[in-house]
Amino acid sequence: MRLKIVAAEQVVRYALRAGSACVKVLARDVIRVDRVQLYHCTGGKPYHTERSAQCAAARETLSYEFFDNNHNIIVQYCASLSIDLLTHFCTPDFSDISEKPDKMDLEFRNLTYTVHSRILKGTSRQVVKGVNGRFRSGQLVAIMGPSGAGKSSLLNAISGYRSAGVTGELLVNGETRDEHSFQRSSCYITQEDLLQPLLTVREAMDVAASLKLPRGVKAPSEEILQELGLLDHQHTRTDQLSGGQKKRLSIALELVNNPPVFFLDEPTSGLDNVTTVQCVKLLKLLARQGRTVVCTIHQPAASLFELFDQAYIIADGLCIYQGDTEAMVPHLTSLGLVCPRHHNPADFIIELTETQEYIQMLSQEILNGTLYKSTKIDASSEPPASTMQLKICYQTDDNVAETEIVLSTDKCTYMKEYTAASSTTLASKMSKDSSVAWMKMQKVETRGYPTTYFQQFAVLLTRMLLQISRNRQALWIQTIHHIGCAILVGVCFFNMANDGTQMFNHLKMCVGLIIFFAYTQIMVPVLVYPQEVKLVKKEHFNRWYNLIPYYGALTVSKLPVQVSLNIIFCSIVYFMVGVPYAHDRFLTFCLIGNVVSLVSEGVGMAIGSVFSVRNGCAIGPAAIAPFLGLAIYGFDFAHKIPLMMNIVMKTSFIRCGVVAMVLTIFGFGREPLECNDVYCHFAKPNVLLQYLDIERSSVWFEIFIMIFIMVSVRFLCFMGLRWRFAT
Ligand SMILES: Nc1ncnc2c1ncn2[C@@H]1O[C@H](COP(=O)(O)OP(=O)(O)OP(=O)(O)O)[C@@H](O)[C@H]1O
Repeated sequence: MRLKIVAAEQVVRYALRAGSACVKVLARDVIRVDRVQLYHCTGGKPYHTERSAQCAAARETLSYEFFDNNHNIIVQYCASLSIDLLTHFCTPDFSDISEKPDKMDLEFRNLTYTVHSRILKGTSRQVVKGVNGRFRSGQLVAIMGPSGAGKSSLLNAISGYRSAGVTGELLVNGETRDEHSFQRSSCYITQEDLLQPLLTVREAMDVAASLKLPRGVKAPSEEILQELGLLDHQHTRTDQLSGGQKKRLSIALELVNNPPVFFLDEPTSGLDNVTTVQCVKLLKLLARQGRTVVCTIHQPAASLFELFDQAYIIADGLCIYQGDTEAMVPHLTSLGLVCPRHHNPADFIIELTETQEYIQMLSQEILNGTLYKSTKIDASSEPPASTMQLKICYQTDDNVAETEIVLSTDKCTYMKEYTAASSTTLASKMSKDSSVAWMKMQKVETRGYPTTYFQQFAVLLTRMLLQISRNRQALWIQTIHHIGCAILVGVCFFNMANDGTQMFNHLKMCVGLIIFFAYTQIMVPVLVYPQEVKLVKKEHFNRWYNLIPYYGALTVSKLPVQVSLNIIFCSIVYFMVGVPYAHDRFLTFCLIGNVVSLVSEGVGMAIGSVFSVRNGCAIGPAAIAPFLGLAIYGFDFAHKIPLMMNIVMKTSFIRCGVVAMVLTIFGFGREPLECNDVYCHFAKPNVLLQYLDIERSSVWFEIFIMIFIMVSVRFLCFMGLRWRFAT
C-alpha cells in the first residue's frame, strides 16, 4: 500500500506545482475513503470540518472539494493532473516507476555556439557566449530576446538540433546527458509547420504512432486529438488545417510517445492573438503534466508573458535574466531599472538591451545565467508556515492507509482556467494495459528505436505510396508529359528507324531519348526534395526512424510510377519510330530508359539533399551539362578519340545511355535497313556501329556502368542527408 501513498503524494505535489490545491484521486483499488481532512500546517488545527468521501462506491474516480470553515468552496475544480502520475497511481504494477517521479531537469553550463562564415573563410563568430541555465520539469520556459540575440541558436544548441560549433556541458537531472537517449526523450518542433502533406490528421497520427511506439503499445491518439482540440478535424488533410491547428498537430504528433521534454522554436509565430494565447495555454498544460517545455518567443504581450513560468532572456549571446517571470520586474527594480507602471515587462527588458552597458551589467548580475531569480515556493523544499496539510485516509481490500500531504493553496484561483478546461485525462480514458505500456515508453532508456528497421521501412513505404497515389495532379502531369513527349518524338522520327538513309536521325533520336529521361528525372527532385529534407530532418531528429529504412522506402516508393511511365513512353516511341519488334530488343530498350531515369533521379536527389531549391535550380542543369557534352563528343571522329578521353567519356551516364540505346536498336542481330536510295552506306547496322567505334562494346557493359553510377550518386545522396542531419 505504500505505493499508493507515494502516488497520492505525487498527485498532490503535482497539483501544488501546477499552482492548484485541488486533487483528483483515481483510486481503483480503494474500497472506501474514510476521511479527507485539511489542516493548517502550523498547530495542526483542522482547517476544514471532516468530510467523508461521498463516493464510497470505491472503483469510481473519486474527486474532492475542499471547504473552508465558512463552508465556502476553496477549490472548485478538480485538476486535470499529470497523465503520468494518474497512470502510476491507478496502476499497481508500476511501483518501480512511481517511486522515481518522471522528471527531466535540464541544465547547461558555459554553453557556446560558434558559427563560421561561408564567405570569409577562417572568420567565425560566437552567437551564444558561455551561457548557463536550468530548465525544470513542470515549467513552461520562454527564451526571449531582441531579434538576432541568439534565441534560436541557444534552443538548437540545448536541444541538440545543432551540434556543430557547440561547446559546453549539457546535463539532465544533474548528470551529463547521453545525446542518443536524450533525443529519445525529447522532441523539437520547428518554427515552420513541417507536416506530411496529403495525409489526414488521423493518418498522420497513426503513422507517428506506428513509428514511435513499439509493437503492442497503443497510442492514445484519439484522446490526444481531443485534448488538443483536433478530434473534429481528424479527417481533414494536414495541408488544409489553419496555422494554429497545424501547430497543435505538430505537438500532437510528438505527444504520441509522451516525451518528457519539448523544445519549440517560435511556436506562436504567424498566429493571431487568440490562437497565440491558446497555443501558450496548451504548452502550459503540457508543462503542468510534468514535462519540461522550452520555447523561444518574440516580445510577447504582458498577459502572454505572465503565462510563462520561467523567462530566460538573452541579448548579444549573453544571458541577462533567468528566473520566474514575476521575479523579473523586482529584480530589475533592485538594480535601479524601474519598469514604468502599465508597461509590458517583456518590452521593457528588450528595450534595455538596446544599451550595451545594460547587457553587460545584467549579464554580470545574473552571472550569465548561473543564478536563478525565484519567488515561488518550491514543492520539494520544506513547506513554509502558510501552507496546509491534507490527510486522506482510505481503505483497501486488505488494509487501511493514511497519507499526509503538504500543499499550498496560494495559486488556486490562478489555475482554475486551465484545470476546468481539461477535466479529463488521457490516462483515465485508456485501457489499463495499454496505458501501462504507453507510460513505460518514456522510461525505457534506449539508444535504439522503438521499432525495427523493417517495420520503419514498411510504415514509411506505405505512407509514401499513399501520398503518391493521392497526388493526382502530379500523376496526371507526369502521365501527360510522358505520353505527350513520346508522341512528339514519335512524330519527329516517324518510321525512320528502319531507313538506311537516316543515319544522323537515328543518332539524334537516341541522344534525344536519353536527354528526355535525364532532364525529366533530374529536375523534379531538385525542386521538390529540399522541402522534404527539412521535414525528414525533423522526424529523424525526433527519432521517428533511422535514415537507412527511410532512404530504402524513398527509393522503392518511386519505382512503380516511374517505371510504368517510362515503359509507356518507351512503347509509344519504339513502335512509332518503327524499330523492328523483338522481345529482347524491346525489353532492353525499356530497361535502358529506366536505368538512365533512375541515375538522373539519383543525381537530382543528391543535389536536392544538400542544396536549397534556389541553388539546386542552378546546379541541376549545370551538373547535367558536362555529362551531355561528353555524350555527344566525337561521334563523327570516333576512331580518333584518344584512350584517356574515352575513359573520361565513360563517366557520362548519358553517353553510356546513348551507346547502349544505339547498340540495342542496331544490335541484337538486326536485319539490314531498308534503302530507298541508289546507295545506303549505313543500311547494314554494323557499319553504323563501326563508324561510331562501338561495334565491340556490349549493351550489358554500358548498363553495368550506369548502374554503378546510379549506386554511387544514390550513396552520395545518402551521405549528403547524413551530413545535413548531423550539422
Ligand atoms: N549558421 C549560421 N551562420 C552564420 N550566422 C548565423 C548562423 N546561425 C545564426 N547566425 C547568426 O547568429 C545570430 C543569432 O541568430 P538566431 O537565429 O539565433 O537569432 P534569434 O534571436 O533567434 O533571432 P530572430 O528572433 O530574429 O529569429 C544572428 O546574428 C545570425 O545571423
